[in-house]
Amino acid sequence: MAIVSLPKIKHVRAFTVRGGGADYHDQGEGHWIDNHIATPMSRYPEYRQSRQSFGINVLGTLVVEIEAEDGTIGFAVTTGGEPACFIVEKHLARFLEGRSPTEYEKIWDQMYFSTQYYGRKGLVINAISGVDLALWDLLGKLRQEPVYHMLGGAVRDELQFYATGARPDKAKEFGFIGGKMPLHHGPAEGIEGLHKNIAELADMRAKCGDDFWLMWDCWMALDVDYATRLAIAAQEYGLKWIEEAISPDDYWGYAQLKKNVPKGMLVTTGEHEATRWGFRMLMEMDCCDIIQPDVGWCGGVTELLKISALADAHGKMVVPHGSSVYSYHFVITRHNSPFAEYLMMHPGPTEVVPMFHPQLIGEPVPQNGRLKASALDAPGFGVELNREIAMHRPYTH
Ligand SMILES: C[C@H](O)[C@H](O)[C@@H](O)[C@@H](O)C(=O)O
Ligand SMILES: [Mg+2]
Repeated sequence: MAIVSLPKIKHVRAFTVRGGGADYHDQGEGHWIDNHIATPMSRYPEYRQSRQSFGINVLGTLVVEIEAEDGTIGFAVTTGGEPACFIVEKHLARFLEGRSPTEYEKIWDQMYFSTQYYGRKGLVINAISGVDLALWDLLGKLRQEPVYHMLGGAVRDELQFYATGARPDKAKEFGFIGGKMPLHHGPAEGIEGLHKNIAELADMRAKCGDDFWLMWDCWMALDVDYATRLAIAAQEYGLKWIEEAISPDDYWGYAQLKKNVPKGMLVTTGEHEATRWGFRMLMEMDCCDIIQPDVGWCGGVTELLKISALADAHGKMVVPHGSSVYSYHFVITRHNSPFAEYLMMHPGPTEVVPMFHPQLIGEPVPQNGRLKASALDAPGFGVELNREIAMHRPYTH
């Protein structure tokens, strides 16, 4: 029987798109995700009410399209916008065009080490992730297989999700296994702000009952002392984990915070970390209990396979940040990823809407906080790009 040889890659194209989707902070007025959420910029009163005021949505979405010689197109979306388009078109495309899409290891290696002198984390790794995810989508479409089949198949029948948003009480109603709230007040608001945080937690604990998971997402806003005092005060309300409390660069601070928090409370981080080397640092310095790579920001699926195996060896759970279908196809195949995050993108949030709405046609939405593995049974990541949305290709090559 002849070996199947897939058509080679013909074109790589990069586009920008605005309005929600992969750059999910790019929302309209009055959305919970932009309402007085504590950040490292909260020390400046003018930037305290809105994260958009300091530019959290300045990049917008990067769409990567990879077209094979037979016309099949794989695509992916992530955060990156116009500068990421430049990196894809002017730098990364040369490592794909004319190659087989099966060479994703060599392609990843060349994308990473050719940009190492100006990349390694952040925007460049977002761009590499976008290309890698589009490559896996193309492979699945050419092989007529869902990505999760190519990653080893489902290790459980369904995915279960916790929900991120300002209304854990609604998340409980919708059947999610927990609710992660944005932290609203940081150190700049002093002890009054800390008491307001605790009052919000106490209110949600009263509404959600004793057993529902409640977590805080602190979006890099705190210092070790404030995070420690907050965690201790939150213990009586059963806070399950304190997430991304301090700067992603402060590995030493995370190691200290993990020692300081009350026994039984988990420390989590990783959504702004990248590559196997960054996560090796988090694990070897014992910074956290759960790592939370974003599949569109950490290096893509090819890199997440390495990160996840390293975490497994360290006995750490891997619960990817958001990432929509890119997370679902990964999590369903990993024993050390027992649940996934669902970012609630309705403005309330008082409804469950697709996470990357409106960019992905066919994007699966959890029912009762769960998704059957069979919901992922379509080629590639199982979604199509919503081409009704205005796309702009700022650069060519
Ligand atoms: C809710 C948080 O402030 C972020 O907006 C969120 O996207 C991220 O930190 C998360 O873990 O979902
Ligand atoms: Mg987070």
